[in-house]
Amino acid sequence: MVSFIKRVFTFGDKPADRPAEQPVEKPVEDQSPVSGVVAVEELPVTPVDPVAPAEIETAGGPSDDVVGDDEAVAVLAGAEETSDLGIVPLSLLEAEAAAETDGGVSAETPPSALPGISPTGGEVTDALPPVAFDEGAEGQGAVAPDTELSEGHAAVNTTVDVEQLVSPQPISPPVGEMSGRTEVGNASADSAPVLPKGFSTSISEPEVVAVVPPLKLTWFQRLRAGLARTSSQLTGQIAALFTKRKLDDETLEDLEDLLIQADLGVETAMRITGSLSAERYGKDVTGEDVSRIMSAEITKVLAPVAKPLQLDLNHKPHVILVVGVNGTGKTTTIGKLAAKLSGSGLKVMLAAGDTFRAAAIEQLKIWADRTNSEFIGTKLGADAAGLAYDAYVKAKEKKSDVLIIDTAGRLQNKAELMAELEKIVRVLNKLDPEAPHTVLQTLDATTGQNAMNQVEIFRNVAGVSGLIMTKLDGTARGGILVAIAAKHRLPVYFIGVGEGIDDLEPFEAKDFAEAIAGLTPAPH
Ligand SMILES: Nc1nc2c(ncn2[C@@H]2O[C@H](COP(=O)(O)OP(=O)(O)OP(=O)(O)O)[C@@H](O)[C@H]2O)c(=O)[nH]1
Repeated sequence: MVSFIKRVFTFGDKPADRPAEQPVEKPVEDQSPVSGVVAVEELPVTPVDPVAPAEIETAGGPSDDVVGDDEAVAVLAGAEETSDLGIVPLSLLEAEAAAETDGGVSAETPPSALPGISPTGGEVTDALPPVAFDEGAEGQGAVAPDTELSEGHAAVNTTVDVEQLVSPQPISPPVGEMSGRTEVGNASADSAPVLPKGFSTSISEPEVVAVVPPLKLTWFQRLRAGLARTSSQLTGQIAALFTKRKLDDETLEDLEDLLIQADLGVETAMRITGSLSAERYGKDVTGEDVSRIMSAEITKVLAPVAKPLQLDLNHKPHVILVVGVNGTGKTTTIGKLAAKLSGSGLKVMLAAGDTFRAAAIEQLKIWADRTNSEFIGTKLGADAAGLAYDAYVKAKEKKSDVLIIDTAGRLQNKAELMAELEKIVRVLNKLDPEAPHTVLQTLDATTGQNAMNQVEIFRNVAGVSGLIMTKLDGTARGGILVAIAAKHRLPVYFIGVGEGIDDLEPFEAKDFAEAIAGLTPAPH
């Protein structure tokens, strides 16, 4: 197990080192809810009730039918439509994917096939004690999922009944899709009536639409697609700047401005112009020259912060506190992390410490179900530190390996937020002097410079020990990660490039730098 954890959270291997994934379309029933998910909308959801109050489902570890993850082609769904904005056309990526597949290049090894993992089966354990959702909520006016508490936890008496909050409708894929064909129209040729002369009918032959199985893209292809807006904007402007111009002071200044506008930060911009000047001052320069130097300099800035998330499994549980501003992707990221951890055989518990919003509690419960993690929640408006305490005790009792605690994010209520987070940390500290062992902050790449300020604030409040940047897909502001790395020098563990369960990858400095610079990576 430890060797796998090293693999997952040390991530020494590069995606290209992984064994080939066969482009075989799997039958729908083989897709496990944990690893088979490409994107929520695409999932042929098994109609399970995701909400079973007062009951914890034990992390069962990887089930036998856990298969290699289908890479999220959905990330690229809009690529061709927006190719005029410079996004890498899907067709190009498909061609690359096909070429790699032909060449036998890699995809991920199914967790269950990895050395050191022993699936623990799917036992169901005892019911949750009252700290879980209040069973007496019926008829008390359960809160709508989007209900938010006003400042000061005014709605303390309100009880959340998750069952009432969530009533997911099982989504069955059209039969035609399951069999690889979609039939459009109801009438078949056989059932069309034979009309007398002089009449016509609008009933048409069923139109048969072939469903092309999604191509699998490598991680780098997905990363490049995600960062396409950032890189194409930047490289387009750079190419325009260096058309038939020798490198002089004025061009260097213009380039520096460009790089700063791309959120890369002054320090990195100066590194790039300095290096370019040393190499090519007075000579002709092409956009490719700049991209190459830019990639090398960005890699130098990012390499020291591209670190694996270290789990100290001497602590049971290893406590990960997740902080960040509202909507930066805390809950989604927790779900993605839980999928990786529980998929590798670790016992994971998720605690809904964002007690401000009913929807946040509900969302985390769904992620817990999807990832075979245990879940602990409390009433809307309850004390988040109290929940953290109960969660730790419960995780200890259940022998969970990892406890991940979600928190509320309210920048505008800074004082209240500070007090709440500090209290959570204090309470955990009493239970284990080293807890929380990891304080993760999620940052939304689309917010650009704002993300920089958020690190400043949360670092002081909660002692952030590492970062995860989300929403790098489709933003033109991916450069902010470089500026944050240069300024804060905090480890960046993972990056998020989509809403799907698999859209979280370990942060690799060189890959990221090459993607931003619009370079095609050398074969690994
Ligand atoms: N495109 C994209 N969307 C993401 C990513 N990560 C999260 N999201 C989406 O961002 C939105 C907010 O994510 P949440 O996980 O609810 O964020 P949160 O920080 O928990 O928000 P609060 O519960 O309001 O504090 C959701 O719609 C997510 O699906 C990502 O990497 N890419």
